[in-house]
Amino acid sequence: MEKIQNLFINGEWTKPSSEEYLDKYNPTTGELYGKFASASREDVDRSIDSAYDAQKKWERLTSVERSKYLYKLIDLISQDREYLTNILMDEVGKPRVEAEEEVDGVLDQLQYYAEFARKITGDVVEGTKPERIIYQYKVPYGVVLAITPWNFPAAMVARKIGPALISGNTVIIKPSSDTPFVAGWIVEKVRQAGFPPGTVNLITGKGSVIGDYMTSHKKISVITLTGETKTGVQIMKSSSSIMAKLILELGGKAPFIVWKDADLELAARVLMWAKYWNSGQSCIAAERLYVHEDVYDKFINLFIEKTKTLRIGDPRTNDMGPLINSGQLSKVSSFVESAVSEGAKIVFGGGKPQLPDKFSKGFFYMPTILTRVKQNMKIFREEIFGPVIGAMKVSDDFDEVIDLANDSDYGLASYLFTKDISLAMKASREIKFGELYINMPGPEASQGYHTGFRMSGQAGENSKYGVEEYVKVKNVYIDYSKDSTKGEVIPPYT
Ligand SMILES: NC(=O)C1=CN([C@@H]2O[C@H](COP(=O)(O)OP(=O)(O)OC[C@H]3O[C@@H](n4cnc5c(N)ncnc54)[C@H](OP(=O)(O)O)[C@@H]3O)[C@@H](O)[C@H]2O)C=CC1
Ligand SMILES: O=C(O)[C@H](O)CO
Repeated sequence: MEKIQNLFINGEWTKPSSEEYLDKYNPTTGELYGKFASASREDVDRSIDSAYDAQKKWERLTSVERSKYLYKLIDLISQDREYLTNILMDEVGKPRVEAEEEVDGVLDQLQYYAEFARKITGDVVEGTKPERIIYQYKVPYGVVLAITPWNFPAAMVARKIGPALISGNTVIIKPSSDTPFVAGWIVEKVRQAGFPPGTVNLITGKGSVIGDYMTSHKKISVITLTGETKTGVQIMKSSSSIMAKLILELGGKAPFIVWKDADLELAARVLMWAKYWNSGQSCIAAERLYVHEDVYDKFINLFIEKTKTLRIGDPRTNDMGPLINSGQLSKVSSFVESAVSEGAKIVFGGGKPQLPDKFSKGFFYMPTILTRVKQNMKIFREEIFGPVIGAMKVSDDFDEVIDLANDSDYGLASYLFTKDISLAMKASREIKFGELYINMPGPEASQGYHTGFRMSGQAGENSKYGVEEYVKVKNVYIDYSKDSTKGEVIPPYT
């Protein structure tokens, strides 16, 4: 039975004014999965007006009252988590284990933010005279536009609505057109949780069509995006007319460094996660492999042997599913072709896997490992976002390795495997990435600040810093003396 999903505006599911719908295909089978509303500018206006009107009342609730809605939402998602797990497997092609992990992540993040009730505090500082004082409050911005990606479509919704709502903002969610149904399911749980109408709205439709209109709308105060760097750049341009606060979590190009003293078994196991988690479609995926010359051959062979054990196919019963769409499949494939044309060598994978006929239209790509990769090759410069990694042998010069790691337009996550504490501390200081994982896998924790250097974005998400991104510090100066200007000459007001 084909799914049909409408817009969610002012507390109700509603048809798009254009009555137009877009198609969503199942990445595992390539078959039509459902149709979802293509919002018009009129629909966008209605959703933003609704959020704007609702925000005034939402802000006036106490944070404890707001948190109760989040706790109710957590309960409703928990009770029906198997359904969300299934949509994640269907819409994204995520293997079951990863889909369940993402549901855990949704619940953990919503819980983490609900617990901020009564904990977003300000300061009181002394005034310019004994009987003057300055109160510094943290107040919500207003209406938040949350633009979410397809790779973690449920977790990214939670990561944005959680801090926005607990701090008194209202939200319009614009999910990826590759995963509209995951977002829609969460919004239905928001409705069932009884959030006041307009607190959370859902607008679906192509970002390339309605994106600029939404991100330049006068009533939007904050725009939070997880997506491609070029989308972030476009949003910076379109939102400049409204000077919206931007929270941009963009592309990554994580270096994965294996030093000569590394625990190679551990490093190889972590690389299996860092490269093939979500078929490599993660902003913190390992994208550049740097291995010390002394252990290079041994580690590459160890990683190839582990990669051979990956079961690829139906996400319900395998370790790795398909890529999200045909565009991503050709993009990933082109990275391998360009690397080979520049002199790299495929030592494993490098094409579509042999699968039963029913998956022949699925967007599958083999886990692929290349050697003889050079720093200036496209495969080391641009975000692949697939189960492909190039490897480069590095010398015993750790400074050079740090320079190679930092030589990237991106600066989100990075990985280092060494037993040498002085090298680890040196990397902690000199690696210019928002995250450095030492002798361990990711992903980022709800209490960790997920942020990046350079073209990986600005501001950040999660942790107490992530909550602070949704509030503005307001300063109130009070003079409580009987005559605040007694005996005081204040030019030119004498
Ligand atoms: N760092 C990360 O976590 C992520 C990085 N990426 C990178 O982006 C590449 C493409 O993935 P994709 O999902 O298409 O990323 P996009 O950046 O295109 O999409 C992310 C979100 O932005 C929306 N969007 C697109 N264009 C605009 C616009 N002009 N104004 C407002 N919103 C817009 C999309 O809507 P719509 O789907 O309707 O276009 C989607 O909701 C990947 O190959 C990967 O390299 C992708 C996802 C996450
Ligand atoms: O956006 C992503 O890919 C997530 O932050 C990875 O955990």
